[in-house]
Amino acid sequence: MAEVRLEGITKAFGGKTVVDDLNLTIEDQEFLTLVGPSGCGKSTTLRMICGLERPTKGNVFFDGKPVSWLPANKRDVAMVFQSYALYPHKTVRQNIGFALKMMRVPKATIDEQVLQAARTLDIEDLLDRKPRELSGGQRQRVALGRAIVRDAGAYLLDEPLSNLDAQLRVLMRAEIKRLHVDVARTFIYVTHDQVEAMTMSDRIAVMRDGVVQQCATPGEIYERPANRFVASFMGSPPMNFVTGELADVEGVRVFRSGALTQELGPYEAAPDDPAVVLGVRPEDVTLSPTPVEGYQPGKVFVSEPLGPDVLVTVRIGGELLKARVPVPFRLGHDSTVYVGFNQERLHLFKASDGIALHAPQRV
Ligand SMILES: Nc1ncnc2c1ncn2[C@@H]1O[C@H](COP(=O)(O)OP(=O)(O)OP(=O)(O)O)[C@@H](O)[C@H]1O
Repeated sequence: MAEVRLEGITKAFGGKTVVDDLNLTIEDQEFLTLVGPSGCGKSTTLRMICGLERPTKGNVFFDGKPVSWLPANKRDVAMVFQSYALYPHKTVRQNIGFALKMMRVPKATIDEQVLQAARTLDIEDLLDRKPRELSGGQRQRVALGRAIVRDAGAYLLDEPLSNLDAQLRVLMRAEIKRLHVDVARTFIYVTHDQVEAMTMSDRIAVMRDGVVQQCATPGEIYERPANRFVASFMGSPPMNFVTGELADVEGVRVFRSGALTQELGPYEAAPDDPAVVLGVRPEDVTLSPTPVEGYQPGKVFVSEPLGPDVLVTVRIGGELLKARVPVPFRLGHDSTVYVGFNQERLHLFKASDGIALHAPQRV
C-alpha cells in the first residue's frame, strides 16, 4: 500500500528554483507519469520522492506519513534508473538479489524471490550471465527485476527506456504496463516522451519549468489540454496552431486569421481580449479535391506517407497546416485542395497567456 502525496514541494539549487510548489497525490496502485521537456524538473521531483534529494520547502507523505527527513533506504520505494546501474561483475541472479542480501534476507528466500521476479520478466534463462553478456533490453529487464524483487510500496522509474532502440522501447513499454498490473503497486514514471506517457499511464502530470501544467488522464490531456503548452507537447504529429481573433458575424462566433475564417461552436467564456490561437489536431483536418461548403481553399505543400494514412502539409494564405488523412491521397504538390476542420474538436487558447477556452463538456 503506498499513496504518495507531494505537498508544496519546492527545490532550489544555488538560488535557482527547479521545482516550484508542486502539489500532487499519487493514488495507491496508480501509474502516474511525470512528462515534460528536458530540464523541467521531473527527475528532481522523483529524487525528492525517493529520498535522494531533500525538498527546499514542502513535504512528501507516504500513506499520510511525512517522510521528507527519511533517507532513501528507509523509504518503501524501489528506483529504476535510465543507466540501469547494474553491478558489472555480478551475475544477473546476484544483481537482482543484491538488495535482499543487504537486508539479510535468508538465502533460500532470496533464491525464491529472484526466481519469481525473473519469471515475471521472462529472464529465467539469463540468471547466470553477467551484464556485459546481455542486450540493452535484457539489461533493462534485470534493472526492473532488481526493483520488483524489493516488494516496495512504490516503484519509481526514471526514463528507463531511453537507452533502448525504438522497436525495443515499444516492446518494453507494453511490458512495464503489464508489470504494473501484475505487481499491483504504485508506479511513478518519468519520461520526456509523450507517447510513453500517453500509452502507459493512468494519469499524466505535464511539467514545464518546474511547474505542473496539468495533471489528468491521457484522454483528458489529449481532448481538453489546459493550455497551449500541454496541447503542443502532447500529440504526434503535434497540433496545428493559427493566431487570429474572435469575431461575431451575424450572431455566429467565428475565428478569423488572414485567408482563414472558421465558424466555431459554443465556448464557455468569451474572453475580454479577442486575440486567440486556434488549435486543431492533424487528424481533425479533412481534405477534399473539390469545393465543400465551409472548407477553405489551399495548396498542397508536401505529403508524407505514414503507412495507413498520409501526413499532408497544406498552405492556406501564409499558414502551413498539417492534415492526417487516410490513403489513398492522390493530389500532387501545389494542387488546390479544400480544407475543413472538425468543428467539434477545435481548441481555442488566449493569445496572451495560452490558457484554454474550453467548449462545454461533450457527453
Ligand atoms: N544537483 C544539482 N545541482 C544544480 N542543478 C541541478 C542539480 N540537479 C538538477 N539540476 C538542475 O535542475 C533542473 C531540473 O533538472 P531535472 O534533472 O530535474 O530535469 P528533467 O526534467 O529530469 O530533465 P531531463 O529530462 O533532461 O533528465 C535542470 O536545470 C538541472 O540543470
